[in-house]
Amino acid sequence: MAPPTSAHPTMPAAALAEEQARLPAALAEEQARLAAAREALARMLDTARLRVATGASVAGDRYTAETLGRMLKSHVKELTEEPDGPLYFGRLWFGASPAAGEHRDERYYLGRRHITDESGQPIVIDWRAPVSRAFYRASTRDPLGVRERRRYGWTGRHPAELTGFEDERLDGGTSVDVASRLVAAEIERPRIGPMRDIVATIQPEQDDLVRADLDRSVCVQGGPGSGKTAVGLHRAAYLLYTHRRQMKRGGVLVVGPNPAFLRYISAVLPALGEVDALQQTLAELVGGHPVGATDSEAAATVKHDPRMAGVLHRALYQRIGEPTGPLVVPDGSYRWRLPVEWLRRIVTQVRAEAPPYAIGRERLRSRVVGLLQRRAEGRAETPGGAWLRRMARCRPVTAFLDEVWPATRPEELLALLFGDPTVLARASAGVLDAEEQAVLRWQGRPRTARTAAWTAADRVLLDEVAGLLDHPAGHRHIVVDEAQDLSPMQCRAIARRSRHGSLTVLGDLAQGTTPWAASDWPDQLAHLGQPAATVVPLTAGFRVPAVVLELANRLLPELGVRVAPTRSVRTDGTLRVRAVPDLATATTEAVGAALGLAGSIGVIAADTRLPRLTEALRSAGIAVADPDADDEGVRVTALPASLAKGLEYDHVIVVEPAEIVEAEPRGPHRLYVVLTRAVSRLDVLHQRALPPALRG
Ligand SMILES: Nc1ncnc2c1ncn2[C@@H]1O[C@H](COP(=O)(O)OP(=O)(O)OP(=O)(O)O)[C@@H](O)[C@H]1O
Repeated sequence: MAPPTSAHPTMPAAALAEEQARLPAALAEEQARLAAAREALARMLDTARLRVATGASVAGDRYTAETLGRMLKSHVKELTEEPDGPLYFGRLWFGASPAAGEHRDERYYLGRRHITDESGQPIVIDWRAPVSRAFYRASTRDPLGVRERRRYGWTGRHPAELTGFEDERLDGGTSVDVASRLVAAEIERPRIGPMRDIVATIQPEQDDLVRADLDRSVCVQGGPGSGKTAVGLHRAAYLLYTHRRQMKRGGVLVVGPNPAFLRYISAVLPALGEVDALQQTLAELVGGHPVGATDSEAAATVKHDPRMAGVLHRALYQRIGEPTGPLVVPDGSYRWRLPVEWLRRIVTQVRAEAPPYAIGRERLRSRVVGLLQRRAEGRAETPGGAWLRRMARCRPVTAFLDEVWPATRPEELLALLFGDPTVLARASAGVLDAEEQAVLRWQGRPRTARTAAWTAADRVLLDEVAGLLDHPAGHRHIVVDEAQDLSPMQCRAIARRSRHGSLTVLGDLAQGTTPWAASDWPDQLAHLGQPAATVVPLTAGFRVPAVVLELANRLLPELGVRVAPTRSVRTDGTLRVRAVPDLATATTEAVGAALGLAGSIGVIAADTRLPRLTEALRSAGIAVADPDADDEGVRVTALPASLAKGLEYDHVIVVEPAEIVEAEPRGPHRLYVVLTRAVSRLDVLHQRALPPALRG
């Protein structure tokens, strides 16, 4: 183990000398501790493996055996993933003040999960345990009973070795908190591969969000690189740990903007020991048919408008008819007769109860059967279960339901709405004007529910109708990333799935790039079904260096949203803006130079330019990863501007900003996203004039 780094950066000389003298002893202690922790983990692993081997035979039935087997296997997998990784990142040493409470004079090592010794005594405590909170929250101003906080540095190699530690004395009575070098190094560490967790360096304002109550919905408005995604994922891990039992039903769902983003974040939750959280794009969430057609801009705009919810609701409920005559049901030698007024009354009752449509139909069926039963009882008969079931399924009752409350599928309803102008006009009267109705109508060849090719927006509408027919299965908690980009109708798809749950909504109004992007949070939160969620701003930027952020922030005034500019916590990093004679050549040279430094490299250009650049790079012999493929180990990724959201690279090369702005109506927002992907270095290459805000 390398010698520990010195302690307090501002320590007076005498104290420093004393500290240096203490180091060898502290070092030996740390080494012994690490060895014990490794041994304990190895033992836990052996026990878990043994359980996998015997689990199936000791479990009573096949289902239990399978569940147990799966659980144990995932436990083994979790443990195996880190036997020689950094086992802990910090230590809390409580003092003797009353604030220390039951932890008086105790020392706790904090890591990604619990490690216990043979007798079950904790050696490492999970970062999510209540006592760990003080690690993130304690300060010299409010030490929370903590005497000293220690942070460990580890090598990135396997087995990970301790490279040093850093102590902060918190109960010294001074009121200055000194920035930690280890925290700064962690934040500035080059990025390679997928996103990683931040358990060692969660900041107090992030911790507040991570540990918010399960039932509290929060919305995080945070600038680029302020840690929104990190906070959302750590909150998911925290909730799964703290409310294990409640989370069993429905669990946690993380919704992200596209598959490339989900791949990028996919390793974080498993690294935190959580393998069961579902991670989906919105398209996967609404599921259903493959997208087989594209909407015009005008049609997409209407289809994503919240008024469509009312139109679909009306279209569906306009299918319900008035009973027009009595219902006669033959039953052996009898014919039961239900008068039309009775039928009208039960239809009105069920409508007023407003159940989901498909449930309403079944409820009406059982009310009809109830009336038939009354009739039978009037004849001194006591009908049994078999009779009731027969009545419920008999042809006249079903025919009555088909006429008055017809069964329907989402595809049928939408085909009816888009295919039949009269149905559309009736459902949207007073809501959509003639022009809006016209863009919704299918043109050309008649289509049916079977032959229709559905668009991406149609799938959201089909999901809305499915939600009117019956409630979808919900989740206990949903983390929604890039939430500013969701249309009201997409928001409703999420709201439907969290009717009995809570949300963590993450987004940045300045990064809204869809035609329906939100311009304020209250409306968006109302569409998401959580109008009372609190909006919490995060304004410290952990990704983008100050020089780079300063350039990107110049675009803010023209983005038409009111958000606070992000302030970078990073003073490192470089920015180079260069006019070049040939973009492909300059890009190849810039990538060549970047390959000489550590970390990942992202080349970002307007979608239409990118293929040419990729080709130029490949013909220069540079391996280039495709964001849609799993090209692990390839350092250079060519990324269309439209896919850059949420991702980050150590070195970013942005090619021809003017083209990125011109490529779409919300081009300036897109450029803002693109310029804020760099962790350490940003090169901006341009042949044409830069957009005005970036000049000068
Ligand atoms: N407390 C922290 N300590 C260390 N690194 C952090 C911390 N918070 C965030 N980061 C890092 O900063 C980077 C940006 O975080 P993240 O992607 O969560 O930000 P974001 O707000 O979602 O950004 P964007 O809006 O641009 O997608 C990540 O590499 C993340 O690991």
